[in-house]
Amino acid sequence: MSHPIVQRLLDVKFNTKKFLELATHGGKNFPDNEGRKFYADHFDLTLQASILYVVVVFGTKWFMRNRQPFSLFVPLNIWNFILAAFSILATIRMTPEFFSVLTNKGVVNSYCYLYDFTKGDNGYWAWLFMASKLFELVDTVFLVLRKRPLMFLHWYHHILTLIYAWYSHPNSPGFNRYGIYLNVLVHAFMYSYYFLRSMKIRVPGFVAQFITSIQILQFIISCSILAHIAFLVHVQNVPCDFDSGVFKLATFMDTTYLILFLNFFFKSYIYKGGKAKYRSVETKKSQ
Ligand SMILES: CC(C)(COP(=O)(O)OP(=O)(O)OC[C@H]1O[C@@H](n2cnc3c(N)ncnc32)[C@H](O)[C@@H]1OP(=O)(O)O)[C@@H](O)C(=O)NCCC(=O)NCCSC(=O)CC(=O)O
Repeated sequence: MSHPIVQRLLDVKFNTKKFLELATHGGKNFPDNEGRKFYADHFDLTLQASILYVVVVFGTKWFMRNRQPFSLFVPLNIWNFILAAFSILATIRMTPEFFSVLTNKGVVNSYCYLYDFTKGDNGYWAWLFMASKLFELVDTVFLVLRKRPLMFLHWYHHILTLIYAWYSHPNSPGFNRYGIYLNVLVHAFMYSYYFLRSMKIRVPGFVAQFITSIQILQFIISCSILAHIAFLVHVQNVPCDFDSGVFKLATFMDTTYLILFLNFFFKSYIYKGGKAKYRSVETKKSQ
């Protein structure tokens, strides 16, 4: 008899029919409760996928150590194009809800209360966003097969975001409106940049710097919101839509991302004049 935790990790279940039904449902009368239940029922899959991901990524990195990198020009471009298009579309579809809540309910209420964030068209796109976090793990497989540098920031971010996404959605707090909307917006820029890079199009160094800056800004906003919610809930006793487990994980996640991205910014653009790959584009252009 194996340990109950080992048994839980080996018991892989995925309701493909339900997944496809929800993923292709569209926003009209999107079944919010079924959508939340899907992630609650499949939480273990995030842990199982994360373990498999670590084994596959580091196994492939080791396997590739004495081999030539794959080019993967066509599949990587298709991949980045799909993720860029998805992020742009999701931003467009989620913009009306975000700004209507912001203007009609006010800034503080927009992160304190969920309102209809997980319902209708917005709910459908929020649900797809959570699903996309599982597929984004594929990014790293491309990195290791192409023998690009694999940063701790990258694989830590991909694992923790997936776990947070599927853990939080069944009890979605009001502040997920910001986490999700800001992230699709930032990813619209980020995957468009990755698409241009994988198309071997030269992108000026300041574009990468701009994207890292908006990534950092998104984590500063998230951390500030979480700090204010802690004050509202614990000091002023305001009944925000809020789950303590989700709140703790969000605080841990956003704080660590902020630290890692500040470190990335410093190493890429400031320390010793920044990484050569960002400098070279600008230098070549100015010559
Ligand atoms: C400007 C950035 C967006 C990307 O910076 P870099 O391009 O320098 O990243 P890097 O040093 O890891 O280099 C990775 C190399 O692989 C290429 N590449 C192409 N497609 C890719 C893809 N889908 N995912 C990851 N890398 C990809 C890049 O163009 C680059 O090639 P080349 O060297 O030829 O240019 C930066 O701000 C950033 O996020 N860096 C952290 C690395 C990372 O993995 N980020 C994504 C997950 S974090 C995230 O998503 C945060 C968030 O939620 O907002």
